[in-house]
Amino acid sequence: MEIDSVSEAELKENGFRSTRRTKLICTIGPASCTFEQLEALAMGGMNVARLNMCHGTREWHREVIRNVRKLNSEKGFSVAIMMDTQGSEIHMGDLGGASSLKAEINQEWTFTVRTFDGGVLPESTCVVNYDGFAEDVKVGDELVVDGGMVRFEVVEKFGPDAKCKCTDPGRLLPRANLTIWREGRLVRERNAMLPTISSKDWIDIDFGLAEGVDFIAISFVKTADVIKHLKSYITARSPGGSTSVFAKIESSDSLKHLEDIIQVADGAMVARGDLGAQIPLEQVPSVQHRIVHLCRQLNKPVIVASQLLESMIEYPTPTRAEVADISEAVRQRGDALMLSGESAMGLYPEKALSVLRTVSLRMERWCREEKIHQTIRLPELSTALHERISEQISISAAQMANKLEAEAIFVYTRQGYMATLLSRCRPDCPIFAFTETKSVRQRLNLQWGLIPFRLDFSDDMESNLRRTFALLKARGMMKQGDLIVAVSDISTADMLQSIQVRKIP
Ligand SMILES: Nc1ncnc2c1ncn2[C@@H]1O[C@H](COP(=O)(O)OP(=O)(O)OP(=O)(O)O)[C@@H](O)[C@H]1O
Ligand SMILES: CC(=O)C(=O)O
Ligand SMILES: [K+]
Ligand SMILES: [Mg+2]
Repeated sequence: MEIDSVSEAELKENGFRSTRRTKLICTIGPASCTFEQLEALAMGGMNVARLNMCHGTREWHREVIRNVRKLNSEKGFSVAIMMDTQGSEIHMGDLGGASSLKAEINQEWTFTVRTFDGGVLPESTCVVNYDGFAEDVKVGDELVVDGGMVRFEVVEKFGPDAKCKCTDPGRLLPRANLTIWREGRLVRERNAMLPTISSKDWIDIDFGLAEGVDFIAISFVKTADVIKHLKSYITARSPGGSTSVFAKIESSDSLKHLEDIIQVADGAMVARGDLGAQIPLEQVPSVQHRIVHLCRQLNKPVIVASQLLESMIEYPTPTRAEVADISEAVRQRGDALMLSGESAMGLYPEKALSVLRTVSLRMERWCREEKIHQTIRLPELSTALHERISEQISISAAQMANKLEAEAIFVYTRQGYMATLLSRCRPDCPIFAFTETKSVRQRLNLQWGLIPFRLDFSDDMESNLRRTFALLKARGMMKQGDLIVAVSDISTADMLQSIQVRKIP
């Protein structure tokens, strides 16, 4: 039986009830890419490592993937890997090698589609990746960098250049996203025509599939079609492969097709960074709530991402407001929280992760103690009898476990579906998900409340249970008399689908 050492230690130390249910994702960058740094993050509770293909070379990313795999095989972790595509929305170039540049108030800057020999840029110049930029932009337009971190006003057009004046000063980061606003409205005519998956993205996707990444997150999804297309591409490319596709909700277009997109995707991400650049900032919290809620109803895992601990890029403690923001995402019962710059290039990746962990734990406990979880209506997902039975069994198992105050729910699952159904019910106790393959185990590691184990099944359910009890007892993770609720979606000769309530012998 395989379980990671951190989950095992947490279970032993704090007891089942207080294990963390909210999963944690870290974006890997220069501040977190060595084997030792990755190990420290895994020890700190990282469930998924995210690779942003906007940055770094494929060789760099390959090295990180190898390190994570090595960590998993040598130290028993099940850290999953998520690859995040660049997408083709307008963004700036890489600042001629500088890690950031300061734009001062009223300073004049040039935004241009020129390329520069050797990548050396003249002073106060930004390259824009989009050839139509010089045609599209108009005098008087506002250029918004990174959702408002810096703003410029276009004062003059001059060939391929737009001369701009900085109206909101701040720090420019390499490859930052850029939006054009005219008379208070986002200019989207041409953006809407840009492909969601660019040629570079396709090559990156091939790379990700070859490396066997667990998740591919698609940036700036606009409609459900692109997700469907990618899913059939993946099936054709790697038959039997198990790469899941996550739709990043960050384009204003995606909000018009939210339900269709989430329905066809394997999960979603509330990518608040770019989303906040495309819709007014004050709308982001309600959109977040809506996406988290919808994902739960449709049984899709959901990630809340961006600026959770932005101040910790530079400082060792979070702001009160950041702690409140994390707590709210935990209270909404999203599956996972994600660090971006905090872990990729900040000064305190481990500290930031530790804040996510402790704040999540505290809020989860409070929700349980105060019994504040709203009962949300969970609509039926399927019309097929076998799946309807699985849904009803999961709902009943979760209810029974809550009423009986069981220590844990055990689920024996081949593809993980039954485990996701249980996670969707957000029961009070943790869910031990036993599965046969490494890839399913890694995939389940992103979902709320699931503690995935790898176990070789036998055909006889009773012997699976007895073996699990013995193994968990031997490792000091369970003791005689502990009450558990067990369900299974592995069809065996002796049992179709059932719920059992057992005391550990
Ligand atoms: N692989 C990498 N190499 C170098 N720097 C990186 C890498 N990944 C991230 N960074 C740095 O961390 C910052 C935040 O990274 P992140 O990937 O979260 O950006 P983001 O803007 O939130 O995501 P997206 O580009 O998908 O909208 C980046 O601006 C970049 O400076
Ligand atoms: C994560 C991401 O892509 C964003 O917040 O924009
Ligand atoms: K990206
Ligand atoms: Mg983004």
